[in-house]
Amino acid sequence: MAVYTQVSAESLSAFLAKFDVGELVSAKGIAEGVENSNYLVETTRDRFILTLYEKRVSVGDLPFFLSLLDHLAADGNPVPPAIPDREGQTIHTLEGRPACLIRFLSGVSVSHPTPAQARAAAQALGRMHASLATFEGVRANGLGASHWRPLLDQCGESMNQIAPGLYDRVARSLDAVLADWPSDLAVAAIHADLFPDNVLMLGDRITGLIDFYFACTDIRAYDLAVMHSAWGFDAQGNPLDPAIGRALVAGYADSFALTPQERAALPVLARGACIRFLLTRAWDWLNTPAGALVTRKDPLAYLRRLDWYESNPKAFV
Ligand SMILES: Nc1ncnc2c1ncn2[C@@H]1O[C@H](COP(=O)(O)OP(=O)(O)O)[C@@H](O)[C@H]1O
Ligand SMILES: N[C@@H](CCOP(=O)(O)O)C(=O)O
Repeated sequence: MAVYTQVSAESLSAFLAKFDVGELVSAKGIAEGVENSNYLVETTRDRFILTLYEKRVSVGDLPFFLSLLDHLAADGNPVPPAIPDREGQTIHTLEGRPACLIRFLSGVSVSHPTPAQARAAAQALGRMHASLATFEGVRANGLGASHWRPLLDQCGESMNQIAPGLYDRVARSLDAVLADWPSDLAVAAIHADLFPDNVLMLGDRITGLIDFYFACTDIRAYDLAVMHSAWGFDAQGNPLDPAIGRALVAGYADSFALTPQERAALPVLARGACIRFLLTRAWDWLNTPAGALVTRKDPLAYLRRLDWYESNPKAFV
Protein backbone atom coordinates (compact mmCIF):
# COMPACT_ATOMS: atom_id res chain seq x y z
CA MET A 1 0.00 0.00 0.00
CA ALA A 2 1.50 3.32 -0.95
CA VAL A 3 0.67 5.67 1.85
CA TYR A 4 3.79 7.26 3.20
CA THR A 5 2.10 10.35 4.63
CA GLN A 6 -1.07 10.19 6.71
CA VAL A 7 -3.56 12.99 6.13
CA SER A 8 -5.84 13.93 9.01
CA ALA A 9 -9.53 14.60 8.37
CA GLU A 10 -9.09 18.13 9.73
CA SER A 11 -6.27 19.09 7.37
CA LEU A 12 -8.01 17.44 4.41
CA SER A 13 -11.24 19.37 5.08
CA ALA A 14 -9.27 22.62 5.33
CA PHE A 15 -7.44 21.73 2.08
CA LEU A 16 -10.69 20.99 0.21
CA ALA A 17 -12.20 24.27 1.42
CA LYS A 18 -9.80 26.08 -0.95
CA PHE A 19 -11.51 24.39 -3.93
CA ASP A 20 -14.98 24.57 -5.35
CA VAL A 21 -15.48 20.80 -5.01
CA GLY A 22 -17.99 20.32 -2.19
CA GLU A 23 -17.31 18.99 1.28
CA LEU A 24 -15.40 15.95 2.47
CA VAL A 25 -17.42 12.75 2.68
CA SER A 26 -14.66 10.13 2.85
CA ALA A 27 -10.98 9.56 2.13
CA LYS A 28 -9.30 6.20 1.71
CA GLY A 29 -5.63 5.42 1.18
CA ILE A 30 -5.11 3.63 -2.15
CA ALA A 31 -3.43 0.24 -2.06
CA GLU A 32 -1.70 0.42 -5.45
CA GLY A 33 1.35 2.48 -6.37
CA VAL A 34 4.79 2.73 -4.86
CA GLU A 35 6.00 6.27 -5.43
CA ASN A 36 3.51 8.70 -3.92
CA SER A 37 0.78 8.73 -1.28
CA ASN A 38 -2.62 8.53 -2.96
CA TYR A 39 -6.09 8.89 -1.48
CA LEU A 40 -9.46 8.39 -3.07
CA VAL A 41 -11.42 11.40 -1.82
CA GLU A 42 -15.19 11.62 -2.04
CA THR A 43 -16.91 14.95 -1.58
CA THR A 44 -20.57 15.96 -1.63
CA ARG A 45 -20.03 16.69 -5.38
CA ASP A 46 -17.62 14.17 -6.88
CA ARG A 47 -14.67 11.80 -6.47
CA PHE A 48 -11.04 12.92 -6.70
CA ILE A 49 -7.55 11.56 -6.30
CA LEU A 50 -5.42 13.35 -3.74
CA THR A 51 -1.71 12.85 -4.38
CA LEU A 52 1.04 13.79 -1.95
CA TYR A 53 4.38 13.70 -3.71
CA GLU A 54 7.04 11.66 -1.98
CA LYS A 55 10.56 10.43 -2.52
CA ARG A 56 11.25 10.67 -6.27
CA VAL A 57 9.07 13.63 -7.24
CA SER A 58 10.49 17.06 -6.65
CA VAL A 59 8.19 20.03 -6.39
CA GLY A 60 10.21 21.87 -9.05
CA ASP A 61 9.16 19.22 -11.60
CA LEU A 62 5.43 19.49 -10.89
CA PRO A 63 4.83 22.39 -13.34
CA PHE A 64 6.30 20.20 -16.13
CA PHE A 65 4.07 17.23 -15.24
CA LEU A 66 0.95 19.36 -14.86
CA SER A 67 1.46 21.30 -18.08
CA LEU A 68 2.06 18.02 -19.92
CA LEU A 69 -1.22 16.65 -18.51
CA ASP A 70 -3.07 19.84 -19.51
CA HIS A 71 -1.59 19.64 -23.02
CA LEU A 72 -2.62 15.99 -23.42
CA ALA A 73 -6.10 16.49 -21.96
CA ALA A 74 -6.70 19.50 -24.23
CA ASP A 75 -5.88 17.27 -27.21
CA GLY A 76 -8.39 14.62 -26.16
CA ASN A 77 -6.11 12.08 -24.46
CA PRO A 78 -7.69 10.30 -21.47
CA VAL A 79 -5.39 11.77 -18.81
CA PRO A 80 -6.32 13.37 -15.47
CA PRO A 81 -5.42 17.02 -15.08
CA ALA A 82 -4.96 18.64 -11.67
CA ILE A 83 -7.93 20.63 -10.36
CA PRO A 84 -7.25 24.35 -9.76
CA ASP A 85 -8.41 25.90 -6.50
CA ARG A 86 -10.52 29.07 -6.42
CA GLU A 87 -7.39 31.14 -7.04
CA GLY A 88 -6.23 28.99 -9.96
CA GLN A 89 -3.49 27.22 -7.96
CA THR A 90 -2.92 23.53 -8.62
CA ILE A 91 0.17 22.86 -6.50
CA HIS A 92 -0.37 22.92 -2.74
CA THR A 93 1.27 21.78 0.47
CA LEU A 94 -0.50 19.27 2.69
CA GLU A 95 0.95 17.57 5.78
CA GLY A 96 4.28 19.07 4.79
CA ARG A 97 4.28 17.46 1.33
CA PRO A 98 3.61 18.95 -2.13
CA ALA A 99 0.08 17.89 -3.04
CA CYS A 100 -2.44 18.08 -5.90
CA LEU A 101 -6.11 17.27 -6.23
CA ILE A 102 -6.51 15.27 -9.44
CA ARG A 103 -9.48 14.41 -11.61
CA PHE A 104 -10.72 10.88 -10.92
CA LEU A 105 -10.94 8.61 -13.97
CA SER A 106 -12.99 5.45 -14.06
CA GLY A 107 -11.65 2.08 -15.18
CA VAL A 108 -9.42 -0.63 -13.77
CA SER A 109 -5.92 -1.71 -14.56
CA VAL A 110 -5.53 -5.26 -15.84
CA SER A 111 -2.94 -7.63 -14.45
CA HIS A 112 -3.19 -10.17 -17.30
CA PRO A 113 -3.76 -8.13 -20.45
CA THR A 114 -5.11 -9.75 -23.58
CA PRO A 115 -3.51 -8.95 -26.95
CA ALA A 116 -6.54 -6.73 -27.73
CA GLN A 117 -6.01 -4.76 -24.51
CA ALA A 118 -2.28 -4.47 -25.18
CA ARG A 119 -3.01 -3.21 -28.67
CA ALA A 120 -5.47 -0.59 -27.37
CA ALA A 121 -3.00 0.59 -24.73
CA ALA A 122 -0.17 0.92 -27.26
CA GLN A 123 -2.49 2.79 -29.61
CA ALA A 124 -3.12 5.21 -26.74
CA LEU A 125 0.65 5.59 -26.26
CA GLY A 126 1.10 6.35 -29.98
CA ARG A 127 -1.78 8.81 -29.86
CA MET A 128 -0.17 10.48 -26.87
CA HIS A 129 3.16 10.73 -28.71
CA ALA A 130 1.36 12.37 -31.63
CA SER A 131 -0.05 14.99 -29.24
CA LEU A 132 3.31 15.50 -27.58
CA ALA A 133 4.93 16.42 -30.90
CA THR A 134 3.67 19.97 -30.17
CA PHE A 135 4.51 20.00 -26.46
CA GLU A 136 7.38 22.34 -25.72
CA GLY A 137 8.17 21.44 -22.09
CA VAL A 138 11.52 19.76 -21.44
CA ARG A 139 12.64 17.68 -18.47
CA ALA A 140 15.83 15.64 -18.46
CA ASN A 141 15.32 11.98 -17.56
CA GLY A 142 16.76 11.63 -14.06
CA LEU A 143 16.51 7.85 -14.50
CA GLY A 144 17.82 7.76 -18.07
CA ALA A 145 20.74 5.73 -19.45
CA SER A 146 23.44 8.07 -18.14
CA HIS A 147 22.13 7.54 -14.58
CA TRP A 148 22.15 3.75 -14.53
CA ARG A 149 25.83 3.28 -13.67
CA PRO A 150 25.68 5.79 -10.77
CA LEU A 151 22.50 4.09 -9.54
CA LEU A 152 24.15 0.67 -9.77
CA ASP A 153 27.10 2.01 -7.76
CA GLN A 154 24.72 3.54 -5.22
CA CYS A 155 23.06 0.14 -4.72
CA GLY A 156 26.56 -1.35 -4.60
CA GLU A 157 27.43 -4.81 -3.38
CA SER A 158 24.31 -4.72 -1.15
CA MET A 159 22.52 -5.90 -4.29
CA ASN A 160 24.04 -9.31 -3.64
CA GLN A 161 21.74 -9.54 -0.58
CA ILE A 162 18.87 -9.70 -3.07
CA ALA A 163 20.53 -12.46 -5.11
CA PRO A 164 24.13 -13.69 -4.99
CA GLY A 165 26.20 -12.15 -7.80
CA LEU A 166 23.49 -9.68 -8.79
CA TYR A 167 25.77 -6.64 -8.81
CA ASP A 168 28.26 -8.16 -11.30
CA ARG A 169 25.46 -9.66 -13.38
CA VAL A 170 23.79 -6.26 -13.85
CA ALA A 171 27.13 -4.50 -14.40
CA ARG A 172 27.89 -6.85 -17.33
CA SER A 173 24.54 -6.24 -18.99
CA LEU A 174 24.80 -2.51 -18.38
CA ASP A 175 28.17 -2.37 -20.17
CA ALA A 176 26.63 -4.09 -23.20
CA VAL A 177 23.53 -1.87 -23.22
CA LEU A 178 25.49 1.37 -22.92
CA ALA A 179 27.88 0.28 -25.69
CA ASP A 180 24.89 -0.10 -28.06
CA TRP A 181 22.69 2.71 -26.74
CA PRO A 182 21.37 4.71 -29.73
CA SER A 183 22.22 8.38 -30.06
CA ASP A 184 20.39 9.17 -33.30
CA LEU A 185 16.74 8.44 -32.51
CA ALA A 186 13.99 11.04 -32.11
CA VAL A 187 13.77 12.52 -28.63
CA ALA A 188 10.50 13.89 -27.22
CA ALA A 189 8.39 14.04 -24.09
CA ILE A 190 7.56 10.49 -22.99
CA HIS A 191 5.61 8.83 -20.17
CA ALA A 192 8.50 6.48 -19.27
CA ASP A 193 6.45 4.24 -16.93
CA LEU A 194 3.42 3.02 -18.89
CA PHE A 195 2.94 -0.24 -17.00
CA PRO A 196 -0.45 -1.99 -16.95
CA ASP A 197 -1.11 -0.44 -13.53
CA ASN A 198 -0.86 3.01 -15.10
CA VAL A 199 -3.50 2.30 -17.73
CA LEU A 200 -7.17 2.26 -16.74
CA MET A 201 -9.52 0.25 -18.95
CA LEU A 202 -13.14 -0.81 -19.25
CA GLY A 203 -13.10 -4.00 -21.32
CA ASP A 204 -10.81 -3.24 -24.27
CA ARG A 205 -11.39 0.52 -24.06
CA ILE A 206 -8.78 2.81 -22.54
CA THR A 207 -10.34 5.16 -19.98
CA GLY A 208 -7.23 6.56 -18.35
CA LEU A 209 -3.48 6.97 -18.68
CA ILE A 210 -2.15 7.96 -15.28
CA ASP A 211 0.98 8.44 -13.19
CA PHE A 212 3.04 10.82 -15.30
CA TYR A 213 5.59 11.45 -12.55
CA PHE A 214 8.48 9.89 -14.47
CA ALA A 215 7.56 11.78 -17.65
CA CYS A 216 10.61 13.34 -19.22
CA THR A 217 12.38 14.12 -22.47
CA ASP A 218 14.12 11.04 -23.83
CA ILE A 219 14.25 8.66 -26.81
CA ARG A 220 10.64 8.39 -27.94
CA ALA A 221 10.81 4.70 -28.86
CA TYR A 222 12.11 3.96 -25.34
CA ASP A 223 8.50 4.55 -24.15
CA LEU A 224 7.34 1.62 -26.29
CA ALA A 225 10.25 -0.51 -25.06
CA VAL A 226 9.32 0.25 -21.42
CA MET A 227 5.79 -0.79 -22.23
CA HIS A 228 6.95 -4.02 -23.88
CA SER A 229 9.08 -4.92 -20.84
CA ALA A 230 6.13 -4.27 -18.54
CA TRP A 231 3.20 -5.75 -20.48
CA GLY A 232 4.83 -8.79 -22.05
CA PHE A 233 5.58 -10.60 -18.75
CA ASP A 234 3.79 -11.69 -15.60
CA ALA A 235 4.58 -10.23 -12.17
CA GLN A 236 7.38 -12.76 -11.66
CA GLY A 237 8.97 -11.80 -14.97
CA ASN A 238 7.91 -14.90 -16.94
CA PRO A 239 7.06 -14.16 -20.58
CA LEU A 240 3.37 -14.06 -21.48
CA ASP A 241 1.80 -14.91 -24.83
CA PRO A 242 4.13 -13.48 -27.55
CA ALA A 243 0.98 -12.14 -29.25
CA ILE A 244 0.97 -9.42 -26.56
CA GLY A 245 4.37 -8.12 -27.63
CA ARG A 246 3.32 -8.16 -31.28
CA ALA A 247 0.07 -6.36 -30.39
CA LEU A 248 2.01 -3.63 -28.57
CA VAL A 249 4.23 -2.86 -31.55
CA ALA A 250 1.34 -3.09 -34.02
CA GLY A 251 -0.95 -0.97 -31.83
CA TYR A 252 1.66 1.74 -31.44
CA ALA A 253 2.28 1.78 -35.20
CA ASP A 254 -1.52 2.14 -35.74
CA SER A 255 -1.34 5.63 -34.26
CA PHE A 256 2.26 6.77 -34.60
CA ALA A 257 4.85 5.80 -37.19
CA LEU A 258 7.88 3.84 -36.00
CA THR A 259 10.95 4.38 -38.18
CA PRO A 260 13.05 1.34 -39.25
CA GLN A 261 15.83 2.69 -36.98
CA GLU A 262 13.46 2.81 -34.01
CA ARG A 263 12.25 -0.74 -34.69
CA ALA A 264 15.83 -1.95 -34.94
CA ALA A 265 16.69 -0.30 -31.62
CA LEU A 266 13.80 -1.85 -29.65
CA PRO A 267 15.86 -4.81 -28.33
CA VAL A 268 18.55 -2.63 -26.76
CA LEU A 269 15.95 -0.12 -25.55
CA ALA A 270 14.06 -2.96 -23.86
CA ARG A 271 17.22 -4.27 -22.18
CA GLY A 272 17.87 -0.73 -20.97
CA ALA A 273 14.33 -0.52 -19.62
CA CYS A 274 14.93 -3.77 -17.71
CA ILE A 275 18.07 -2.35 -16.12
CA ARG A 276 16.32 0.90 -15.19
CA PHE A 277 13.46 -0.83 -13.38
CA LEU A 278 15.68 -3.51 -11.89
CA LEU A 279 17.88 -0.80 -10.36
CA THR A 280 15.13 1.39 -8.92
CA ARG A 281 13.39 -1.70 -7.53
CA ALA A 282 16.68 -2.90 -6.04
CA TRP A 283 17.28 0.51 -4.45
CA ASP A 284 13.76 0.51 -3.00
CA TRP A 285 14.15 -3.10 -1.86
CA LEU A 286 17.22 -2.13 0.12
CA ASN A 287 16.03 1.30 1.33
CA THR A 288 12.26 1.37 1.86
CA PRO A 289 11.69 2.97 5.26
CA ALA A 290 10.35 0.70 8.00
CA GLY A 291 6.72 1.57 8.63
CA ALA A 292 5.92 2.76 5.07
CA LEU A 293 2.68 1.20 3.89
CA VAL A 294 3.94 -0.01 0.54
CA THR A 295 4.37 -3.31 -1.27
CA ARG A 296 7.92 -3.34 -2.60
CA LYS A 297 8.27 -4.59 -6.17
CA ASP A 298 10.54 -7.55 -6.92
CA PRO A 299 13.81 -6.53 -8.62
CA LEU A 300 14.40 -10.11 -9.77
CA ALA A 301 11.26 -10.02 -11.90
CA TYR A 302 13.21 -7.52 -13.98
CA LEU A 303 16.33 -9.68 -14.00
CA ARG A 304 14.22 -12.46 -15.55
CA ARG A 305 12.98 -10.05 -18.22
CA LEU A 306 16.54 -8.95 -18.91
CA ASP A 307 17.60 -12.61 -19.25
CA TRP A 308 14.73 -13.13 -21.68
CA TYR A 309 15.61 -10.16 -23.91
CA GLU A 310 19.26 -11.22 -23.91
CA SER A 311 18.31 -14.75 -25.00
CA ASN A 312 15.73 -13.54 -27.54
CA PRO A 313 17.49 -10.82 -29.55
CA LYS A 314 14.96 -11.28 -32.37
CA ALA A 315 11.97 -10.65 -30.10
CA PHE A 316 10.87 -7.64 -32.15
CA VAL A 317 11.40 -9.11 -35.62
N1 LIG B 1 -6.70 10.00 -11.81
C1 LIG B 1 -6.96 8.81 -11.29
N2 LIG B 1 -8.19 8.27 -11.41
C2 LIG B 1 -8.48 7.07 -10.85
N3 LIG B 1 -7.61 6.34 -10.12
C3 LIG B 1 -6.37 6.84 -9.97
C4 LIG B 1 -5.98 8.09 -10.55
N4 LIG B 1 -4.68 8.31 -10.21
C5 LIG B 1 -4.30 7.26 -9.45
N5 LIG B 1 -5.30 6.37 -9.31
C6 LIG B 1 -5.28 5.12 -8.54
O1 LIG B 1 -4.22 5.20 -7.62
C7 LIG B 1 -3.27 4.14 -7.84
C8 LIG B 1 -1.88 4.64 -7.57
O2 LIG B 1 -1.60 5.73 -8.44
P1 LIG B 1 -0.18 5.95 -9.08
O3 LIG B 1 -0.19 7.30 -9.71
O4 LIG B 1 0.16 4.79 -9.96
O5 LIG B 1 0.71 5.92 -7.78
P2 LIG B 1 2.27 5.94 -7.63
O6 LIG B 1 2.73 7.21 -8.31
O7 LIG B 1 2.48 5.93 -6.18
O8 LIG B 1 2.80 4.72 -8.30
C9 LIG B 1 -3.51 3.71 -9.25
O9 LIG B 1 -3.15 2.37 -9.46
C10 LIG B 1 -5.02 3.90 -9.40
O10 LIG B 1 -5.70 2.81 -8.80
N1 LIG C 1 6.52 0.97 -12.49
C1 LIG C 1 7.67 0.89 -11.65
C2 LIG C 1 7.56 1.57 -10.32
C3 LIG C 1 6.77 2.83 -10.32
O1 LIG C 1 5.56 2.48 -9.75
P1 LIG C 1 4.17 2.96 -10.33
O2 LIG C 1 3.19 2.35 -9.43
O3 LIG C 1 4.30 4.45 -10.28
O4 LIG C 1 4.07 2.45 -11.74
C4 LIG C 1 8.02 -0.58 -11.34
O5 LIG C 1 7.16 -1.42 -11.53
O6 LIG C 1 9.14 -0.83 -10.90
